[in-house]
Amino acid sequence: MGDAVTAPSSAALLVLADGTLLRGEAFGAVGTAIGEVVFNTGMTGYQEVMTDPSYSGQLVTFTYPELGNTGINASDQEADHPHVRGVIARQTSPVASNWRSEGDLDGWLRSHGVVGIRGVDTRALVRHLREGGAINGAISSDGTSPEALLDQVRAAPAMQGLDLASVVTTSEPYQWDATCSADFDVRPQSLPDRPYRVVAVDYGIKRAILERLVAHGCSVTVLPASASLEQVLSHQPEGVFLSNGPGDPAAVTSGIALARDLLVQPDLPVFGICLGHQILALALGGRRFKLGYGHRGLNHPCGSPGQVEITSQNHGFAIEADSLPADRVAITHHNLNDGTVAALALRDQPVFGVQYHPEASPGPHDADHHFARFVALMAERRARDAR
Ligand SMILES: NC(=O)CC[C@H](N)C(=O)O
Repeated sequence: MGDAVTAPSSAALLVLADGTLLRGEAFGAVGTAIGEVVFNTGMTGYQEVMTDPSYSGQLVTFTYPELGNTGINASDQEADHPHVRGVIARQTSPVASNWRSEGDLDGWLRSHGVVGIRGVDTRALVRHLREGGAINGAISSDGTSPEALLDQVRAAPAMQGLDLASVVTTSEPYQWDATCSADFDVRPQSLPDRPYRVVAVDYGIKRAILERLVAHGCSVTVLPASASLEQVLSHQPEGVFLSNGPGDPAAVTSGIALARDLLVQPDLPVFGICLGHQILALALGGRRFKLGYGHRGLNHPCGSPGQVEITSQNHGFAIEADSLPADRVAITHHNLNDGTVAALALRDQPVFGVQYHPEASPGPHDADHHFARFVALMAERRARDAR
């Protein structure tokens, strides 16, 4: 990804590792971006998706047919800058029109060096990805030949084995005490006199998760992905949160070691979302596998007996149900589209993980109660300690 420049030509190529070549028009920055080609089916939230650190290293195909309509604003950022490596669109809007808009998508991507291609038949591309699985590819608008791009794509590392959490994590600890700034946010808030002290380990944490933790009554100290048990405990947490993040959970060895250590702390509430959920499962002796083309969208039904939540999802790996020790771990939710593990909880400890995104940014709010559940575990512990 190079510096922001205006496209000298509007041509762009999309080359997949299987030799597929699609032609389109350039938008965003001029350059070549190589990564895993995936797709997201959400009808809203392109800015949140593009800034979600879990998309680091990926070229995201949006099935929603037009991007950029509502522009870009400072409030919808999940991180300081886009993390997506490239954007694949059917069409982009020539105008950004929204009362919250502060900039346009094309200029914003250009200023952050993110390469885009538009004019692609995204429905055909998604059918191809659903049949063959997520695959490495290149978006290029700098004149590199298709043959050279194919060589570069085939030489690029596979997502399996990649530790990307250590790339996107914070370098320094920081404190977070803000809720969502939008005045139209009607989700419940419960701000206690004495907020719950939470340490969140940052493997690529989304801002909306921090905001929902605070809205449910937490005061959050965020630590880098390399945090040790001693560093976590030095903040005297009443609960520990393991964040979402990019890459292969099996490669996040420091996180798995930390989760193992946390699991032997007596009575310590631990909550993991997405990568954090996968890290918890691996620490419990579980195994992860790569999904064919992943779950990325806003309408994935997940269920527990008698209750279904429509959930926001973004993951390429999942946990093998049979690999979890059934005497210790209950699978509390399944993804109702394909039956994969969607959430787990320890039978005898205040520890649980959710594969989907209760912060719903973007997406439905059905799963917000998982934050309240984490806080309830901390409240129970406080009450026990006070006795
Ligand atoms: N959103 C996330 O935390 C993603 C987790 C992991 N990188 C996966 O693709 O499965």
